[in-house]
Amino acid sequence: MKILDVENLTVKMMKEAEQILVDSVSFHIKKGECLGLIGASGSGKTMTVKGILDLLNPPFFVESKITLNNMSWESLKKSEKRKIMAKDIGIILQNPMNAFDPLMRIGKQMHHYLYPYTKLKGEEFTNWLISLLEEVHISHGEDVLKKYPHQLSGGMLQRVMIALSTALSPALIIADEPTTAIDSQTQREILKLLKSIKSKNESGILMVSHDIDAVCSIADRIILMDRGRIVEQSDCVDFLRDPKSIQGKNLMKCKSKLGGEIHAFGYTKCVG
Ligand SMILES: Nc1ncnc2c1ncn2[C@@H]1O[C@H](COP(=O)(O)OP(=O)(O)OP(=O)(O)O)[C@@H](O)[C@H]1O
Repeated sequence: MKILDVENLTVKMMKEAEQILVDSVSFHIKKGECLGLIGASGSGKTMTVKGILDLLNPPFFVESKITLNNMSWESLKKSEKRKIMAKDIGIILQNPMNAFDPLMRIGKQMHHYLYPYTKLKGEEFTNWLISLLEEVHISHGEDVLKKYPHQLSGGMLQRVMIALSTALSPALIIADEPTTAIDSQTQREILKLLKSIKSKNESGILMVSHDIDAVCSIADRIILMDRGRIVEQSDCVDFLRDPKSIQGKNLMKCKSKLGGEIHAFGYTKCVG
């Protein structure tokens, strides 16, 4: 069953002249499947995600036919989309430090996002929050709930964000560069965590990244974007073994030149 079906997504910028930033992009994600969206800086990954989520305002204009969990997305009003997004789409962002309110304790922020969607009250609700933190391998959850964001490391905050965005078992999880802003040891732990969520959950995952190794450690398929277009859609294993597009071949060449690892800077410097 398809969780997300995107047909001909086009994002235009109308200023003095019309500029096409994303050009007729089509893809789908099935239940329990992870799709990796990769490409050099400026290739249109973020615009694709923002276009899907209806987060763009003039001078940007979006045309598309999107079906989310069997619902026709374009027929909904922005306010209806916001409600669905809060419950059915979990979003994990690149820089967890910017995603939290610095002046509010973690527990209060979790309460703010999750309380409207559960019948749990008082101690039961707090125990649920602690169990969510345990699932992302935060064992001293009670203390973490009392802390402010700056009192936690980037990796811990990323785990809290993963706990928040997966708490309501969303149909779709969008992870936008989820391991970019953290050290390599924590990166591995976060990827392991996402992998376990993928196998446990029925959610579809869209993982956006420059890092082909990180993507292919969880994704089943990848799409490679270049200048607003999809230039290759492939099974991860096939892509790593034998990319078909020029951009895919360059990316893999770049990977071997950079000693097997491609991250944001290296990829963009080499390919972009
Ligand atoms: N606010 C903006 N105003 C004008 N053009 C923009 C804006 N944001 C993005 N663009 C342009 O849209 C195109 C796609 O950008 P996008 O941010 O989607 O790339 P990306 O692949 O996500 O890059 P990165 O990996 O660096 O985040 C680029 O040509 C970019 O310059």
